Order: sequence, then C-alpha cells, then structure tokens
Amino acid sequence: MSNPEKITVVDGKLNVPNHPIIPFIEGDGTGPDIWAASVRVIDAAVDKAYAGTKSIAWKEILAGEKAFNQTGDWLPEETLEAVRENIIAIKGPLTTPIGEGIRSLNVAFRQELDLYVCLRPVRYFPGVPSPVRRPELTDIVVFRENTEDIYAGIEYAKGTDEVKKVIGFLQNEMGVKKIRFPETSAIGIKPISEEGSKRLIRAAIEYAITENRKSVTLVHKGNIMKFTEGGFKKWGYELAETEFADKTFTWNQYDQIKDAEGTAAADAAQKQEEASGKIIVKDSIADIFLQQILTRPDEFDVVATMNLNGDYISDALAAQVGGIGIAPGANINYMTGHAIFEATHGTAPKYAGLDKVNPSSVILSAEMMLRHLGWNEAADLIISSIEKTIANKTVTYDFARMMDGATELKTSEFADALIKNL
Ligand SMILES: NC(=O)C1=CN([C@@H]2O[C@H](COP(=O)(O)OP(=O)(O)OC[C@H]3O[C@@H](n4cnc5c(N)ncnc54)[C@H](OP(=O)(O)O)[C@@H]3O)[C@@H](O)[C@H]2O)C=CC1
Ligand SMILES: O=C(O)CCC(=O)C(=O)O
Ligand SMILES: [Mg+2]
Repeated sequence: MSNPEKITVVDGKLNVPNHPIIPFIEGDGTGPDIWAASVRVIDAAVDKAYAGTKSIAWKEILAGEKAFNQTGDWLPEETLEAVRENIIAIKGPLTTPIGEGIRSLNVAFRQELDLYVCLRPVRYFPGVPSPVRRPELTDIVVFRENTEDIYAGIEYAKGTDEVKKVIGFLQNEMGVKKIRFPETSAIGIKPISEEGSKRLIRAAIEYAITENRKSVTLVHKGNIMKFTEGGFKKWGYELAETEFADKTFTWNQYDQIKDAEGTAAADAAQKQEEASGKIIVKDSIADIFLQQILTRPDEFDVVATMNLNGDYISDALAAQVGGIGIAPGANINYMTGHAIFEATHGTAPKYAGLDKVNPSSVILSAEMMLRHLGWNEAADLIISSIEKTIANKTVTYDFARMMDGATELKTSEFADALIKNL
C-alpha cells in the first residue's frame, strides 16, 4: 500500500490520492460513541468498494472538551491548520454553553475557514418512522448561509459599557426611538451582505443545475427585516437574472409579465420555461414556508436561506423524515475546496457514553464526503446498507420507539449491522 498523502486542490479541482489523510474530530457528548461506530462503517465500505486499493488515513485533531482537557485551548490553532492543509475533514458535534461561556466552536470553524455553505440534504429512507403521512414527498436540499446573520455572534450583554455605547449611538446618532427598554436591553447585530448572499445562492443554483433539480426557493423574512432578509431575496433574483439568465426563470420575471400581460400570460410563460428545463427561482416568507414544508413538501426542492432560518429549517425538515438522528450535512467553501462534514444534530448530552444514539447522521455525512471525493462506489454501499438495515427493522432507540416490531440496537450494534449489510 502506498503512503498516506494529502488531498490537494489543482486548477480548482480536488485531487484525491488513493490513501488520503483526513482529519477527524470525535466531538463532545455522544460524539465519541458515534465516531467509534461511524469510522468502522466508513472503513468497511471503502474496503469493500475498492478491495484495499483505496483507504482513508485518519488523523485525529482536537476541538471542544477533549482539546481543552489536553491543551487548555478549546480550538487549537493546530486543528484549524490541519483542516487548512488537508482540505477535507469530518467532525462530531461540539458543545456550546447557553447564555455564557465560550462562543460556538462549530460556528468558529465555519467562520475561520470561510465555509460559507452549510449543505443539508433531507431525504426519506423507506421504513423510517415519521410524524407525517407522506414522508417520501420530502426531498429538499438546504443551502444555509454559514458565516453571517445574527449567528455571527456580534452581541452585547445587558448593562455593559458596550451595550450602553451601542444603544447610545443608535439613539443619539441614528435617531432610533424604538428600543422598548433601553436600560435593560441586550443587543445583537445582524449583518447580511450582498456578497455573502450571492455566493450562497450561486452555489444553490449551480447545485440545482448540476443535479437536475426543478426549483430554488429563497426563504427569508423580508417583509419585516427589509434590508437584511429582504436584501437576500432581492440579490437572489438579481443573481439568477444576470448570471444564470439562460438557465433560470424567476418569480420576479413572472410578476413583471403578470403586471404587463396578466396572470394567464405569466402562468403560460412559467410553464414554457419549466418545460424547457429552466430552474424556477422563487421565494417564500419563512413562517409560511415552515407550514408549507409540512403540508406540501413536494413543492420545494433546493432551498437557499440565511444562517438562523437555515438552522431552524434543517431541524424541522429532519423531523419530517424521521428525526435529527438521520440528518447529514457539510460545511463547504466551493472556491477554496475546503469542507468539513458534520451531522445536523448536537451532542445529545443525556445519552453521552451510553452507546445508544443513532450514528446515521455522521455516517451519512461521511457518505456525502465520499461522494465529494469521487468515491461514489463506497458512498453507494453505505446508502444501500442503511436502506437494508432499516428495512430489517434493526434500528437504534430513536426509530425503535416509533416502529412496530423493531429490534433496538445499541450504536455499536447498529454499526455491526450496517457492516454486515454492506
Ligand atoms: N454542529 C454541532 O456541533 C451542533 C452542536 N449543538 C450543541 O449540542 C448541544 C446539545 O444541543 P441540543 O439542543 O440538546 O440538541 P441535540 O441535537 O444535541 O439533541 C436534541 C435531541 O435530539 C435527539 N438526537 C440528537 N442526536 C441524536 C442522535 N444521534 N440519535 C438520535 N437522536 C438524537 C435526541 O432526542 P430525544 O431526547 O427525543 O431522544 C436529543 O435529546 C448544545 O451545546 C448545542 O449547542 C447543537 C447542534 C449542532
Ligand atoms: O454551534 C452550535 O452549538 C449549534 C449549531 C447548530 O445548531 C447548527 O449548526 O445546526
Ligand atoms: Mg442546529
């Protein structure tokens, strides 16, 4: 077997050796149980697909509690450097304290490496118990902006000199009279840029084109936050109509035809553009969107949205197809090639060390990673094994509690079943 080598980016494309070095972070809470199970499944799938000619050289890097206990640093510079150098990494969930303490390390990774797309595909695996009647209608790929928004962590605590300064500036310099309780307010800032919005929406439209998807929905609350969320919508339509004029038809264009020629003409135009294979770029206000993904999920395909909306939407959509235990994801910079694959869920601390939770989210994140590397045969094996294992009703507690006649397996036993079914 040849020596482990680094993945590189050549002429904007990933160059993946047969034995790539891939850094991993176990994660906090249930992370170690999940990682121990997942790595066995990933290695077995790669081994079966390539009969030893390809393998992953795993390199542990530290973040979170393990890093703090060993180095005194929650996110050592060495860890960030390892991801910069090796291009691709995979991580378990990391704890973020509520209302105090360190800011999110998960967000720090995304900001430090400028991983501006949080890609979260949501699809249904037959047999998975779901709270909705037709879970198979949900096949939605979320592109969540990953570096801006209220999520950027620009916040000032109640009563501090900083918050007094910000409130004083708003009241005295900007004439703001609407802060209801200025003496006891904390303040958060929500930056949404044209550049950040456009690169995210560009990635979503390019994905829709490559993957033969039908529509991209811009989800926003632009009726209320006119310049931030409203800007996102406006810039999205602008981008589609300039950079993707020959590949998209927007609801903005629909409205222009409607105003000039009436609804029937606009409907006919949209139908014709759709039939010619153009991607429909539309928008939805976030609150009604959350109703409609439940009542008519088949009307949504690729979704592009801002950071906070994307956080809520991805957990809500995960619930429709069986829950957060089976929701994968990736944080990607399509320009530098850097990507960190990670589950949508968190550390689920009450189950830490119990060998209980579902490792499918991390395993399916690894499946996305293998496909990203061009190792589709190994990725396909993982998908077919998950399908078979669920169809056999051999599942972890989260599915077993809602499934008649299921055999409940521990995390490690579920990994054994997946390996057997590869
Ligand atoms: N990217 C990351 O690293 C993320 C980190 N976090 C962090 O994780 C911590 C805990 O967050 P919390 O809000 O409780 O959300 P979690 O996602 O950790 O857990 C919430 C619930 O989701 C279910 N769940 C989560 N993971 C699994 C799994 N693998 N298998 C089956 N069920 C699962 C469990 O439901 P039930 O109780 O019904 O069994 C669990 O109690 C926080 O510090 C948060 O900041 C959160 C999200 C992402
Ligand atoms: O960073 C965290 O602790 C939470 C992040 C989160 O919920 C997410 O990215 O989906
Ligand atoms: Mg979340």
